[in-house]
Amino acid sequence: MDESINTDKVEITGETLKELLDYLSDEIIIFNHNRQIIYANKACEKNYGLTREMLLGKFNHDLFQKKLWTPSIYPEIDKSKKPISIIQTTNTGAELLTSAIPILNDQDEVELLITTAKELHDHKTVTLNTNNKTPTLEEHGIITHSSKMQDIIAFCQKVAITNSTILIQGESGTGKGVLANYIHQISKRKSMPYLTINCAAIPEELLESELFGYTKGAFTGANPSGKAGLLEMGNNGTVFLDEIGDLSLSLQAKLLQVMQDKEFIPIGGNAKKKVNIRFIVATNRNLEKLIEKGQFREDLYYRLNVIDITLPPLRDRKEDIIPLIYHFLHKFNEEYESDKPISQDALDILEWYSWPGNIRQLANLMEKLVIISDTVIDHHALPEVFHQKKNTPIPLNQPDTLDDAVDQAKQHMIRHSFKKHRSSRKVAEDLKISQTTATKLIREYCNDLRQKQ
Ligand SMILES: Nc1ncnc2c1ncn2[C@@H]1O[C@H](COP(=O)(O)OP(=O)(O)OP(=O)(O)O)[C@@H](O)[C@H]1O
Repeated sequence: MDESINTDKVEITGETLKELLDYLSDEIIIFNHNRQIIYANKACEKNYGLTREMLLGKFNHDLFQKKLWTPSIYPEIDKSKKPISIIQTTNTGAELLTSAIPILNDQDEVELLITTAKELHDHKTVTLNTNNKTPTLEEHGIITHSSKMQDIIAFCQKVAITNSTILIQGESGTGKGVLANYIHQISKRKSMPYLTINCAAIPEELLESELFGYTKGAFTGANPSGKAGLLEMGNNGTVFLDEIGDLSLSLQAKLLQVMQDKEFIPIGGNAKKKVNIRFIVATNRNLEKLIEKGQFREDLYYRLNVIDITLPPLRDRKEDIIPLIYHFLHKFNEEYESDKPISQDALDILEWYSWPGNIRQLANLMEKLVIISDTVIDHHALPEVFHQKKNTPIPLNQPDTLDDAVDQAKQHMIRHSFKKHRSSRKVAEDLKISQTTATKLIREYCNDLRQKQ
């Protein structure tokens, strides 16, 4: 037999295999018998937003405590010692279908645990397209993990079906526009027009003609054949009036009339037009204060305030910060065709920042970071203002429960003491607790600081 024909035997070295595994879109993590990560492929980076170097050597329980994933797969594995699959949610908000295969030693102990995880989101998109299911919140452009926002979403789902006027209040950039759009999209009017206008961005005369339209020859410079206004074009749909607090008193009077009578007269016209419109209005100004100052009509306020929603600022729903960071990281990485992860250092700073510009500020920052960072986005890339904040005491959330308040105070004290002493023994002495408790709390609250030691 000719030896030279026997060429289809391909040697796959360990290095080649590792490279191949990095091409997989599913994540692979291998834990040793100490439950320490000894291998992680590249796909892990997008699920946790950490480089694999940051994952290697870490213990399962530390990462679980840091909420990198939930629930943990080990309790089930310890019980059954058999391959299992569960659904896990990661710190980035990714939903994973994780399968774990235990490799047992002679004593029937788990020697290695090989886990593979597939992002469930892909499946969702597929089923959505084929089964025509209701779009998810994410598909409506709303990312949220906080219970405060989830309560608001549940409330919106209840009121969306009615025709009542909705007033959305909240600081600039908290998502009032996004929420108004969501309410329309889940309402019975969703196939009808959704029109928006920013009352602060347009001069008064122009705003009036934009809203009410005008008839033929109404004023010089106007379209000679007249123009339909938003109220006419939005008939049977929803009109979103943003920055309603900036509406002039005369337009406030006209708007009130449309809301009461459900009819209006275009500028220069004399015939009334009937309209059926659902109004959603928003403002970042305090309308009650404007009423006191005589700048906002009280009667209009009561008319608008049938259903009132207040969006909390981002600093009061901290659970949303990390998922939003990853959402925008993913979005801008795709947009700029890059694959830059973010370091834990940077995440820690961003999580404790007060975000005066709310989600808009966060989105803009993430876009900038994706553009300017060379590889990993780390704390050096953050603008000066983020570093200043880091040295000030942790801005605490307004806690909702006593447990939350205690938890926040504990976290604050432990971090403060650990930064100063850098040892669990000294923290224990400082705070008059046992060293075991100190170690446990340092692990829980100061992992980022420990890594920098
Ligand atoms: N929950 C959310 N998930 C993802 N993106 C969001 C969310 N809320 C807001 N955004 C994004 O943040 C930015 C600001 O949102 P939006 O314009 O709705 O805020 P706003 O409160 O209406 O601001 P303003 O008062 O300045 O008009 C937008 O780019 C929007 O897509």
